Amino acid sequence: MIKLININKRYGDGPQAVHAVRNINLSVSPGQIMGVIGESGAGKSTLIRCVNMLEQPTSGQVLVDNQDLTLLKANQLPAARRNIGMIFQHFNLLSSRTVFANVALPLELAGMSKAAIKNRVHELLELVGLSNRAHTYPNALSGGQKQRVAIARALAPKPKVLLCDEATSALDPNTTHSILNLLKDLNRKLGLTILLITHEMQVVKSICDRVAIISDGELIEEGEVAWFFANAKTKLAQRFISSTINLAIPPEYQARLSAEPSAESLPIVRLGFSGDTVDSPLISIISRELNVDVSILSADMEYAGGVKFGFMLAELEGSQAQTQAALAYLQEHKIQVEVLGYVRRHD
Ligand SMILES: Nc1ncnc2c1ncn2[C@@H]1O[C@H](COP(=O)(O)OP(=O)(O)OP(=O)(O)O)[C@@H](O)[C@H]1O
Repeated sequence: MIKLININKRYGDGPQAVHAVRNINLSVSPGQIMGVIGESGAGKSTLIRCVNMLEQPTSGQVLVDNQDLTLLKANQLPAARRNIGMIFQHFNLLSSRTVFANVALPLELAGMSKAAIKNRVHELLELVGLSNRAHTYPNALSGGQKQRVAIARALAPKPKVLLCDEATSALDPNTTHSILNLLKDLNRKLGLTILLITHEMQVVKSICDRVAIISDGELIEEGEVAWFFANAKTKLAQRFISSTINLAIPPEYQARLSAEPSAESLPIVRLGFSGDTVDSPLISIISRELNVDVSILSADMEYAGGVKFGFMLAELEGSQAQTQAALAYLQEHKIQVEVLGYVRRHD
């Protein structure tokens, strides 16, 4: 449904030029939800704005529903854009228009009759759960309600594609959850293809089928979300993944933690399990065969794509030689091992 071929975008010329998007190739199949994640300045907004030609790529092709938008003349673009809805972080509603009139705007611009607009707008407001707010002005709505209006407006011309530019970044976690549920619902009900950009892996984890990571304008990793969580290779991807995993050292341990070992101390370790981790009972094995007791302080493990991944914080008890042997054994079996510090042995 969306195919980006060798997209480059440069802002400016000469030594001051910014090469914001570099040779990106990306495909989104019909009915799929694709998330593009990256840090601030990575080029996410530039990339998504190339999809509806709000930014003209410096080179490359943008195919949406088999139409190459880069070949269109300026006067042909508005019609092509009707197939591509877009929502934004700050909603971009017109404050002087009611909810009804905001949603009606694209239909008025398309020359639809008043009676048809009325029917369509009511249908859309029902779809986003705002039937009772038709005559309200945007400044009397919550952030989540404003985004619902923006979604209804974006869907008014019945687009096949919805672009979401950090659509939940200005919302609190509960509202984010309800907007993401709505997007998933619309994806299922309408077969809507969604391309979203975000800096939050939690968003990707909640609703996306596929994810791509961009860094410094380049697409560095891409895959099905379930596969990706278990197999991502780049450090950046792994950092995004760990950001969705809630693992903190309990405060009473944190207070006793020292950086250097002593004869009387035990290591506190963070163990990372990924798709590469050998699937055998490694913790039991180090306990039984290497005589190291493992106290689990906290753990966040998940299954995706048939593979377990996640992290565990644990205290290892044994002699220094035994704990070293245990950590080496875990590393050999592809567990990422990080010693966070040492606490005094229990009395
Ligand atoms: N209109 C512009 N003119 C010049 N440079 C720009 C313009 N828009 C973006 N850039 C530059 O392009 C690079 C990518 O910016 P972009 O906004 O696409 O990144 P982003 O990943 O969306 O970041 P954020 O999450 O902070 O919005 C940045 O270095 C930015 O400064």
